Amino acid sequence: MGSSEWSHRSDSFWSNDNVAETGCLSIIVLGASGDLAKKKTFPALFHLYCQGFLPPNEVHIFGYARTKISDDELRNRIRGYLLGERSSSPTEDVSEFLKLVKYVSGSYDSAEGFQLLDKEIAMHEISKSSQEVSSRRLFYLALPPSVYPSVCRMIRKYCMNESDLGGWTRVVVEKPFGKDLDSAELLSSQIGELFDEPQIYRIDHYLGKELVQNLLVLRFANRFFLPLWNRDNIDNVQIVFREDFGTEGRGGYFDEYGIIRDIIQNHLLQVFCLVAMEKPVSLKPEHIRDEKVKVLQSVLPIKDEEVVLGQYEGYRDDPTVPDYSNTPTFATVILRIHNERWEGVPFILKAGKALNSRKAEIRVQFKDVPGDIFKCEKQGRNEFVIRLQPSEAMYMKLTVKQPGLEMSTVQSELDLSYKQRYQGVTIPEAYERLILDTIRGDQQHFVRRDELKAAWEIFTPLLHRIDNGEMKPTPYQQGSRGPTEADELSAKASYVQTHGYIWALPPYRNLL
Ligand SMILES: NC(=O)C1=CN([C@@H]2O[C@H](COP(=O)(O)OP(=O)(O)OC[C@H]3O[C@@H](n4cnc5c(N)ncnc54)[C@H](OP(=O)(O)O)[C@@H]3O)[C@@H](O)[C@H]2O)C=CC1
Ligand SMILES: O=C1O[C@H](COP(=O)(O)O)[C@@H](O)[C@H](O)[C@H]1O
Repeated sequence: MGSSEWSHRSDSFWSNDNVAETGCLSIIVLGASGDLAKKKTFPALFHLYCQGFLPPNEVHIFGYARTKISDDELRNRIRGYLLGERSSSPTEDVSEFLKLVKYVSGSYDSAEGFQLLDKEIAMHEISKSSQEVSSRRLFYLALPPSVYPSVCRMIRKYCMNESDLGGWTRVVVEKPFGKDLDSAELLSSQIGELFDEPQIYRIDHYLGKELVQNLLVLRFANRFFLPLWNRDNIDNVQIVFREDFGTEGRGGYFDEYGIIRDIIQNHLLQVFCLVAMEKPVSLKPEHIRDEKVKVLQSVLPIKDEEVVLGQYEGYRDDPTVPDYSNTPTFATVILRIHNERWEGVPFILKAGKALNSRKAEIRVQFKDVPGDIFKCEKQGRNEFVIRLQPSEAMYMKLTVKQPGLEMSTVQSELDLSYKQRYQGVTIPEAYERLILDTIRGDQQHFVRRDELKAAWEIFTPLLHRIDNGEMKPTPYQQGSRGPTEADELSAKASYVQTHGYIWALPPYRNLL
């Protein structure tokens, strides 16, 4: 039986009470001249188009930015990024998709540009239907957060969907949403005065990753995890992000934010929520987000001695980075949850740039077996590892009898490697999934305002101490594991590294 025959996708599982909508859909990418737009937003739209989610008789895509370029110049800028690694789409699809893309140039704070944009959108809406139908307008802010308030004001004033026949206006905002608790709250209230919460989609692309989306299913649809997922059995949890390249052309942006704001406060904390939260009442977005808020509010203040900061050597050579920069490019931070399930279990959040590998994973390490009769603790503990990227996988490290005549033990694994198990299945890009959710009106995988506030509450005191120079990063070599103090901190938090065992993709999986 093929895996598709086993799959079960009930309506109640996925539905969010929204009915399929029709009518004109205008997707407006603000900041269309930028890095995110060309690398992520337009390619995601292209893949949605290829899969039939953006029917050409309903959809038009507008790029908007200050740069003065023509429609064709924008198309030429993005063309090369559309196919990416997924070469299965024919090149005719690229040309057909690009015909849907138009460009409007204007500033982010003047009426003129937005009035012109509104006119173009309205013309498209009229051209796509002979009669008045509902209109849907999705504004994607691929822009620095400093311009969000003025852009939102302009959209509110000049570009709202005005059809009496239904439809909607939604805005998608990128991270980093604020720099600390106060600035995030200010930004939230500025945007909150203009749009209702159901219209605002705070995107965190880690929530669109396949194995992050799998966390709820894994935890709450599998009987054997339920009794184990607590302080009685789990010793520590690591949530790790590593990149094997530095800030590369984004030094100016990065130096203002640093690794905690860039990765930990959002991407890793979202993963943390899904690993640690209680079971939601249902899969309704509000039920899930209620549980995420609760677990965030149960996090204890971070202790200085449970933080290690690092900065890679050569980071300050970037001309856009100040010579005296105190910005961490690496951090390990231990979070502790004050509740019945997790009291005493350290959650080790680690992120770094310019390290020795690129990967993101969750590592749940179990306690030692009490009264061990095999004397096998030294070989390593049970671990459940969820590899988010690259090569999505889940594996469970466990002790087995060494095959052969002797009674000895060895570390092995139960392994679910996606490329092997789901051959021929294309895993969608995170942005593709999330943009589709915004069109469908599903906020489950987006960050709610109170969730964001709770997230900033956790990190703001630490961030202020770093900003004030009270805590300094330790230099580390590019291509290393980061500062040695980070491994020492993990060991102090009772993480036991398994020496001499490395999970590998077995050779028969030459598909990889
Ligand atoms: N790039 C990435 O990989 C990721 C980015 N993000 C977030 O997405 C958003 C956009 O990122 P990215 O595309 O890299 O940013 P860019 O620096 O490329 O900026 C996007 C566009 O915004 C305009 N712009 C840039 N700086 C300013 C400014 N100071 N004032 C007004 N307009 C400005 C420029 O367009 P023009 O001058 O033509 O108007 C630029 O092309 C940011 O919030 C970022 O944090 C999130 C995840 C990953
Ligand atoms: O948001 C960001 O994410 C990327 C890493 O994303 P990934 O999907 O490739 O893991 C990171 O490089 C960037 O600094 C950060 O802003």
